[in-house]
Amino acid sequence: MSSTPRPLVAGNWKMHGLSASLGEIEAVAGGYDAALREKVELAICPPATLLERASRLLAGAEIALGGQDCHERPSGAHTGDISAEMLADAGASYVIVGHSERRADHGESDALIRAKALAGLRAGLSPIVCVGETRAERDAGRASAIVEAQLDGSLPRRAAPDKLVVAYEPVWAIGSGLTPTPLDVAEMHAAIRARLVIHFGTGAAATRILYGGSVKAANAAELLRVKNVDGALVGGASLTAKEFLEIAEIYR
Ligand SMILES: O=C(CO)COP(=O)(O)O
Repeated sequence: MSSTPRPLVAGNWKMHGLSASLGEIEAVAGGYDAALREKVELAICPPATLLERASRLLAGAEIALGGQDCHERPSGAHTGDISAEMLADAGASYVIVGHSERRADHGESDALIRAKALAGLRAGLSPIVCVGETRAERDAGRASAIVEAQLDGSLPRRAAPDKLVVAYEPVWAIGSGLTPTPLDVAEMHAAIRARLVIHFGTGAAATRILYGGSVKAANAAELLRVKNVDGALVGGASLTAKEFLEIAEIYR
């Protein structure tokens, strides 16, 4: 029997954050007391330039760090890229792969995302594999088919399900202030769980499925209390400690 893991609230800072932002990370640590730690895991994915300093700041705070992308190879002639091993070396334990901004801006394919997820696992990181449909795909009634195809193409075929995290992020909800209804979220997360069961069997209960897209303190309870929602991947609202902690507080 697999035990249900703590929910995970992860902050994706995207291309935001300079040295001064490390104060926000310290403030998150300050509000993350033992009682809250028992109920919810927190992770922050700052720009790679801040990882090492964040990791020193957080020593002992039990807040995880993550990278926002990685190259699929451990090292080599790949100017400008960062390997999963380098992220781990800088203090990360998670890596986001397949974010829709990378799928769109960098033309990342499902196959490449699978290779990156495998790279994360190779380096001892937990990959957070992102999937989600566009507005047009949802309007055409294809949301679950699109997400299932993304899962089939980008999930590693063999992985310990508890090392994997999936983030359902409808593209049209990202940074827009728009969110799906709790019913839509329930439907998509159930479809994702069913797909995970096909891939990993009953162990798939140990894979956390995060919801992402315009999560903020004001809507967190409504979106995150839905069945099969095991936490959140938070963009804009993760940039300030107060708002990020308020989201986590729903689990207290
Ligand atoms: O893309 C996201 C997290 O990865 C969501 O971003 P927002 O929370 O800013 O909508």
